[in-house]
Amino acid sequence: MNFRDKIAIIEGFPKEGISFKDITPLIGDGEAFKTLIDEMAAKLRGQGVDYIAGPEARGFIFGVPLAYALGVGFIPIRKKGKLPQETVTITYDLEYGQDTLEVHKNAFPKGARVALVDDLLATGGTISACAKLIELAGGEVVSVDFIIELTELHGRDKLDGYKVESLITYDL
Ligand SMILES: O=P(O)(O)OC[C@H]1O[C@H](OP(=O)(O)OP(=O)(O)O)[C@H](O)[C@@H]1O
Ligand SMILES: Nc1ncnc2[nH]cnc12
Repeated sequence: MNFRDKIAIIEGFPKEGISFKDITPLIGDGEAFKTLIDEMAAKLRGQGVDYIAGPEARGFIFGVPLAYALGVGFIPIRKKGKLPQETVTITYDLEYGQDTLEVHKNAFPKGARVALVDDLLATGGTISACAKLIELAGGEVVSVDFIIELTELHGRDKLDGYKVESLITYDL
């Protein structure tokens, strides 16, 4: 299936100069969404994945059905102040300013094999912070999967040493 046709490109959103890759047509198409999740699950099956983890909000959209398809747990990585139990926290740089992500300290047993999932790799700031969080909490990041990668932003450079895959690439 050609998933690229299901991504809408909105120029100038949320601000001038950004070419926004909108996944809502993809997830709004039941057949395409199911095929995508089934294909991602097939790639991860047999890799000894214990958990899927992903950052809010769009990482949840793909991470939860993927975890369900694999029959493993889902670990939410959330913005500061949203998780009710003791957390591990990381603050990372954005294009302008900083952001903080958290995961529950007790989300998984030490040594768990965790696959990270998000919709899109841009600068790599979000997902490299997620990888560090999982490791700070005692997990092993076994793969990092995206639907979309914006190659000219070189987010992969921040993921050196990890197994990184994306289904659809754009320059920017
Ligand atoms: O590689 P990066 O430069 O870090 O950018 C990628 C991140 O940006 C988007 O999330 P956003 O922060 O817009 O939050 P949302 O999912 O809640 O819309 C996207 O879903 C990724 O998580
Ligand atoms: N160009 C883009 N489109 C959609 N989500 C994004 N997150 C960061 N950059 C993005």
